[in-house]
Amino acid sequence: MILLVDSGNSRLKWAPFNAYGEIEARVLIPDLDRFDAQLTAAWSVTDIPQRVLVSTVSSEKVNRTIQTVSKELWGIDAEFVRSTQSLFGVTNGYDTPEKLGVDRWMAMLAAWKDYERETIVVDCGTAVTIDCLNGAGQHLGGLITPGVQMMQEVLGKNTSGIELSSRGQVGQWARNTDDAIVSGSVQSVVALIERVVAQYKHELESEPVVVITGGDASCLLPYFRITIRHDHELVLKGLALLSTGIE
Ligand SMILES: Nc1ncnc2c1ncn2[C@@H]1O[C@H](COP(=O)(O)OP(=O)(O)OP(=O)(O)O)[C@@H](O)[C@H]1O
Ligand SMILES: CC(C)(CO)[C@@H](O)C(=O)NCCC(=O)O
Ligand SMILES: [K+]
Repeated sequence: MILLVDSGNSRLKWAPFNAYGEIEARVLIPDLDRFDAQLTAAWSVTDIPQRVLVSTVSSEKVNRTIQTVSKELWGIDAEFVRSTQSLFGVTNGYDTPEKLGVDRWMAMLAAWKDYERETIVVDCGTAVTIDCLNGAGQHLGGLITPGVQMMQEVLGKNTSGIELSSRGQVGQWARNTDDAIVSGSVQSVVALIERVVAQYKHELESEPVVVITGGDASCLLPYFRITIRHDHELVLKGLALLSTGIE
């Protein structure tokens, strides 16, 4: 078994991967004061892996703990994957390919494997990223913007008149603060995605597959006017692909 690990900015997900069967992810929210104990407890109950394959956009501290726990529990050096120039038919569009977030790279590799055609890959996590692939697997580039929760937090932090709550509902014409904040942040992300899709169609004169992943995907889905596919585990799927080593 290979342990696949997706370490994001707010959550850590992992899944045992055998060549057969679905990817079933487990999640924890790192508590930095006791992350070592937390991860040790969580990983103690998984089967012993042969390899630990990690996609991380987390802090050095988190990465070091992942390495330490893997070593202590199983005597295994965790392998931290990196963004590269090209892999599995996808060409990285960044000027400096290794600077592209490896979570974005994993998600694109997984999406290309699934569709092998014009695709827009959206990851709605702590940050939102939108990456475009043309029909030849060339990454055209992408966008980064704050995630829904981060937008709300920034509003709370930088204004005197806004108290955050978790009660807001999305609506077109919000008539109270809670609803206005949630409506603004959710619709900002949805509208941006729809704009990128519209621009893509216009410039490439083709209809891309649009696939969305990440912690906020489910709560955004109801608000799209375009067809959009939901894939819960695109980053882990990219790692699974990489673990096969077959290009
Ligand atoms: N149970 C949950 N715990 C925390 N956040 C959740 C949960 N369910 C949904 N979310 C939402 O998920 C978002 C975080 O997404 P995700 O877990 O994909 O982020 P992440 O792991 O930090 O990824 P990345 O750093 O790659 O963006 C938050 O904006 C939050 O609103
Ligand atoms: C943009 C995030 C935070 C999304 O998780 C991550 O992919 C990252 O840290 N990327 C590095 C910067 C870049 O992709 O240009
Ligand atoms: K940062």
